[in-house]
Amino acid sequence: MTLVAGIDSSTQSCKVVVRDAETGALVREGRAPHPPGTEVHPDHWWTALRQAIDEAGGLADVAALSVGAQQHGMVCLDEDGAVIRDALLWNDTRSARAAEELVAEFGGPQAWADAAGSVPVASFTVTKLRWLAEHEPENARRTAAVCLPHDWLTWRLAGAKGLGALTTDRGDASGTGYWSPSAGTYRADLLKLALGHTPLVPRVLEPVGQAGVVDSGLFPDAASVRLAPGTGDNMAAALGVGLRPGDVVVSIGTSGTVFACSGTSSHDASGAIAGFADATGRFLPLVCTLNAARVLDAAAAVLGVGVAELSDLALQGPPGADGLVMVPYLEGERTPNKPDATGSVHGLRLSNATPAHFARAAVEGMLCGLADGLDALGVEPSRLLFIGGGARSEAVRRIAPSVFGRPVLVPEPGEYVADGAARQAAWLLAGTAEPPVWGSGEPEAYEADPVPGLRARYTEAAATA
Ligand SMILES: Nc1ncnc2c1ncn2[C@@H]1O[C@H](COP(=O)(O)OP(=O)(O)O)[C@@H](O)[C@H]1O
Ligand SMILES: O=C(CO)[C@@H](O)[C@H](O)COP(=O)(O)O
Repeated sequence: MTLVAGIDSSTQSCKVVVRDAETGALVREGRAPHPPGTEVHPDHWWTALRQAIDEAGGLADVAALSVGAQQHGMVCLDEDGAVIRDALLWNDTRSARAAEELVAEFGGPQAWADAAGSVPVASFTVTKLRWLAEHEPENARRTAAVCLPHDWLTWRLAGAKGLGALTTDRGDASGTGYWSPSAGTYRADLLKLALGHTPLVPRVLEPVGQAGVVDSGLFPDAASVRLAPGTGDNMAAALGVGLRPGDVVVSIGTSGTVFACSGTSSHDASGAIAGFADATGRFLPLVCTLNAARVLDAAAAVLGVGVAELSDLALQGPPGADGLVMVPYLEGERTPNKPDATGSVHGLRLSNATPAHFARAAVEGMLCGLADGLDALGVEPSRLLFIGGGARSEAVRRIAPSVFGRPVLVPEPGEYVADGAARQAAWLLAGTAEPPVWGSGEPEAYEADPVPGLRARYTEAAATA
């Protein structure tokens, strides 16, 4: 049996799966936590990656490996390849003002959507570079290369052999704000506009390109493990879930994302849709919220319960929570672009001031933000698939169809980002035109009646944030 490994270095943790390259059968897995916070030294990702690989039984019998990771994070390297400062993550909103400046300086939202596929908000790497230039000019000056979490981890796995060895892929490059998904080229002018000079950026590999081999000095028992290009976590999830034309995926992880595959690039000047590329040579229009699974974590903490009890409580609460509405902008928000917003609770009365109503309002509020994302995406889904840690919640599964007003499908709980990375590694071995087809179980279907007035009440409450 030929084995491949897939890695998901996401916001909260690192997960590793080892799968049979031919059938996709899961052989073993491991995970390790990441530190909290919106700026993290990349060494923590490396430590967690090594721990998760060890927990997954090592790489000795693995033929190829691929890294999927959280998108957008700014990793600045000096000319010797040393990390200059903690990476600013996708959910760090300090560059919100820098984003506004850049949008204005380059001619407005349509100009950005045309040039880079997306209108940059604080999440995008390009805005973090502008923040660096303004607030830490010495660090900006020393920045000889800039790369993303998956680029850096792949480079480290290959032995960090000089800045010229840095690689990336179309999917992750499309989240920088200085790479054009439609042209397939970097925009050095945008990079310079943000940072003041043009640092080295990773070479963009073809979807079945090879990033190198795992360094045998780091993993002495793992001789010549081939490294696939890797990609951003959402692009990896698309591969992992086997995204088909017409499908829409809702991923409830630290971020909430709503995405579909497309044969054409998107250029949304409203800024709601990020016009990403995918990991197969196509495109991945995506709407992202900053507040997803951790809204459930926070609501559970307020109520002094765990996420399982929160789910039970939410299912005891009446649909619509008798008018109690939670706007869950706990980390500010990205879509809509309200980086300074805070969360709020509306419609509180004596009659709905119960833990069950509060739990229900938290689940419904989080889902309303994602349902707005589906509306913004403008796709009528043939299948609406829910994945990510938050989709493990029974309340989320059962309440989602009543918020989205359509049936919801939930594939068997799993690590779809790591699975997608593993599938990319198997693709590298196969060298075929399309990724290998792996079997998958039937998703579970959930249906529920829409709740009258729920979305409208949420829209009204969210408008005040
Ligand atoms: N059964 C569950 N119910 C609700 N939330 C859950 C459940 N299982 C995991 N989660 C939440 O999912 C989140 C992690 O999801 P994950 O998709 O791994 O995130 P990320 O990839 O962003 O690190 C955590 O906030 C965790 O609390
Ligand atoms: O910023 C985005 C997408 O544009 C996020 O989806 C990040 O890629 C983080 O993902 P998770 O850690 O939530 O999976």
